[in-house]
Amino acid sequence: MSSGVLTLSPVREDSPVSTVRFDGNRSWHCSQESILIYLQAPQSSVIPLRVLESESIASVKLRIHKFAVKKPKLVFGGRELARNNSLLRDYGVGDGNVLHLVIRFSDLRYIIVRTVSGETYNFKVERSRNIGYIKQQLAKRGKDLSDVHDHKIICDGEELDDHQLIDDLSRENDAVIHLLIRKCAKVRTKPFEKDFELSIDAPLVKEKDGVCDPQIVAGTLLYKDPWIKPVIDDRKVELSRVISELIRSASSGLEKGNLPMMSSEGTGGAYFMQDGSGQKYVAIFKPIDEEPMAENNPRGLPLSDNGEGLKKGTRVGEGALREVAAYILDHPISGKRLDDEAGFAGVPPTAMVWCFDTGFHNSEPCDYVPKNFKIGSLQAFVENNGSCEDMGPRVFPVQEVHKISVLDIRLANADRHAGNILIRKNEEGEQMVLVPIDHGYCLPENFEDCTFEWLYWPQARQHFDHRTINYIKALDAEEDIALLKYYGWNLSPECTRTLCISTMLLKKGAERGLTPYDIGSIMCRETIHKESKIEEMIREANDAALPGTSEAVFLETLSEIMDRHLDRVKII
Ligand SMILES: Nc1ncnc2c1ncn2[C@@H]1O[C@H](COP(=O)(O)OP(=O)(O)OP(=O)(O)O)[C@@H](O)[C@H]1O
Repeated sequence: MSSGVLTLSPVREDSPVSTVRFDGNRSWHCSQESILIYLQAPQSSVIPLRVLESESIASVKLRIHKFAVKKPKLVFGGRELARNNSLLRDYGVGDGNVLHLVIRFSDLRYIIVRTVSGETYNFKVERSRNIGYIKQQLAKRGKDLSDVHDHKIICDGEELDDHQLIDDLSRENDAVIHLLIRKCAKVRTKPFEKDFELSIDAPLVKEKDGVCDPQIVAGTLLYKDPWIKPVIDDRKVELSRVISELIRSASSGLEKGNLPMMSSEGTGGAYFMQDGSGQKYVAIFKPIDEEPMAENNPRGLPLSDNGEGLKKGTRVGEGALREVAAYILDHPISGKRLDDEAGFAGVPPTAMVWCFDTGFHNSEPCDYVPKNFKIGSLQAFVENNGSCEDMGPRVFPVQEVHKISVLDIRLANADRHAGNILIRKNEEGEQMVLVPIDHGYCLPENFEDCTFEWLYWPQARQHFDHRTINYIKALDAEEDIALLKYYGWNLSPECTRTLCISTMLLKKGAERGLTPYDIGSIMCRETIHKESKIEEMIREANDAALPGTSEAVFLETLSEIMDRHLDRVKII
């Protein structure tokens, strides 16, 4: 076998078209399939990148990683390129296509440029950019700054070279750069979020007009009504204590002027909400109009052209409903939830709320959200030590992995990657607890995009214990549908079918002693274009059904097909 080495080298710093060399004893025969794609990041210039159509998504992400972008996410044609083993051509990416690059805001640095004449220029810039790039941006924005050669940028009294990277400056917290344009001017860079403090000179609180009539008193925004209110259609629905307390504490944070902080991670707008003391995060708020491909998405994703979300069978604007549904359906081990009781999988308490708009992302007026308000999911903040992305899976307790597998199978989750499982210690600080978050893509209309990261973890090949098997036995899809209806979500026929089928599969699989891996493998596609076993079974049941067949008969037919299939699955 040849031992070829693939080498990438950026051609130009600001236009990183990569050339590909193959240093081996085989001639490189793929040059004809090399294509040029364009990466579009929010508030950034387009980055051309030469790739192979046969290149894996993982390999493309690795190249992007070289431009100092950590954990990049790619979106093409309204779909997230989530399967790392799939190829660019599997997703239909061809020459000249534009891919949207979703980068973490912490890969961006805030640069605040002040001139001596008092003008201020704000930039969000990738770490990989250099001072020369800042100058170019200034030249575009400032009418007296058109000749970049006149600019001198000085940091801590030292003039910076045009090639100096922002990333290098960021290592020093609170670095101050002086920008000289004939006369001195100041640039203050303050890196963003966790590792850096953000300095904003503009007033934080915008005065609103209209129904809310807030008053600003000594820097605090006062408001007559609660700042956050539950969205409840039906007055009969009583809020549990845990949800009431969640809403109350996040609301009191806003009332005290502790503004929401946008998360650096994720594809949608997700905001950390503080309590009244301003010392603690208590909730995460995700507004529906900031979901991926919605009007006000802050990550630069384009609008969905057919209303479908980033994952097949989901809808833009329904992510918050799905988040809430995952909490409602995460029944405790005892069955019915009694107030504060945690669910079997431990989905953090989540509710649909109205939130007074205190500086969320609003670029477009949005007809389904009233002026001055945002609607979205409010989820309890979980103190954590990172996510499952940060460590190897072997250390995760088996039961913790199994509880998440049960939730994901039931809800046909289309977005279970390791970053969506937080890790924390139990109260005694002894045991590792996994906390599932981010359920905006559960209960899709079909099974096409189901992906479960835990499928590749060793715990998934172990059998469920008795406690879990008894929990699964007690599940009832009909009751779940009724429960969601009670809380205001009338599932569509397609999503109802998904819930019935996945619950049926979980129950039948567990009854036969199948492992989470066995059952999960039936639900997930091996490759993007190859139907999963469950999709094949559904197709067979559809083919067998006569026109006008009722849903009940369809499910009976599917049940028989499933029995036949599962009886053939080898029990290890
Ligand atoms: N309940 C929670 N407690 C603590 N942190 C949370 C919680 N929910 C979300 N986060 C954090 O907020 C950030 C953004 O959340 P999340 O990943 O759910 O957003 P998203 O836009 O829906 O993401 P994705 O792109 O994975 O679909 C992440 O860093 C996540 O760890």
